[in-house]
Amino acid sequence: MLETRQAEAGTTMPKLSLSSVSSGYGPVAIIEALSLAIAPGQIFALMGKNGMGKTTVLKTILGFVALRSGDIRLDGASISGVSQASLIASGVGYAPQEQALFQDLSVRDNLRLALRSDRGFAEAVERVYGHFPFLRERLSQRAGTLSGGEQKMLILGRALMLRPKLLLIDEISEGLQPSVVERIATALKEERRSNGTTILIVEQNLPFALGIADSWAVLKLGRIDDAGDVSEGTAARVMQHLKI
Ligand SMILES: Nc1ncnc2c1ncn2[C@@H]1O[C@H](COP(=O)(O)OP(=O)(O)OP(=O)(O)O)[C@@H](O)[C@H]1O
Repeated sequence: MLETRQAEAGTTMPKLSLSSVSSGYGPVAIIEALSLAIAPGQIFALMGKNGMGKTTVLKTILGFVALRSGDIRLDGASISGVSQASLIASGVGYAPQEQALFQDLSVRDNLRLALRSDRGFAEAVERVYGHFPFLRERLSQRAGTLSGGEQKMLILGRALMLRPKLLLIDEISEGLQPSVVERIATALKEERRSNGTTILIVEQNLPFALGIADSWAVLKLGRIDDAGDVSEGTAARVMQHLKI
């Protein structure tokens, strides 16, 4: 029915849509009646000051934070209450901001954890080397001994192991030097080009976010404060929202 209506209207079904989503922690409401839609193959930047609820949006999509009301849909089907294992099987990848790696495990073991078994490891990791060739030489190194930038590339590499169709990325550029940010931007654009990946990035780095995104929104106290398609005036407009 939904597909029929959309076909009639000549629109594409969003890859991911949030409708009036509310969530929070214990008695505290963080996200309030948030709605957004991301088209297939689109890169969407969710921005906002610290503590505005950006990470909570990602965690709510993934079911780590319970949905209180509203609906979240992947390819038009509700994913409210769906397990993380099912989401991964449906092609959802996640690059978290914090505690993403097992510091005492090797690079190889951290990458291997993206898969259920060793089967497919060689093929999956080859794709990751395509983006981040240095990992090939570092497989036996402990993840905790990689530099900050290398760890971020490992986090993203792991999220790409299963060739996700929807990738959620939380502040990947935080604290990184421009050359590493550039490598990550190139990897994301290439992944979208070759795999049609839809990407939702949570970011505070405007040049990086707006350099790769098609659309954007600014989150303020759990609500969308402003949004649009990326154009020439976007950076100045978003900057106004991020001023302290
Ligand atoms: N586990 C938790 N329990 C209680 N409150 C939390 C929890 N995690 C986050 N919060 C609160 O929820 C609010 C939104 O946090 P969130 O991490 O989503 O914001 P953010 O926009 O991603 O911020 P940042 O840019 O600093 O990462 C903050 O006030 C934070 O203190």
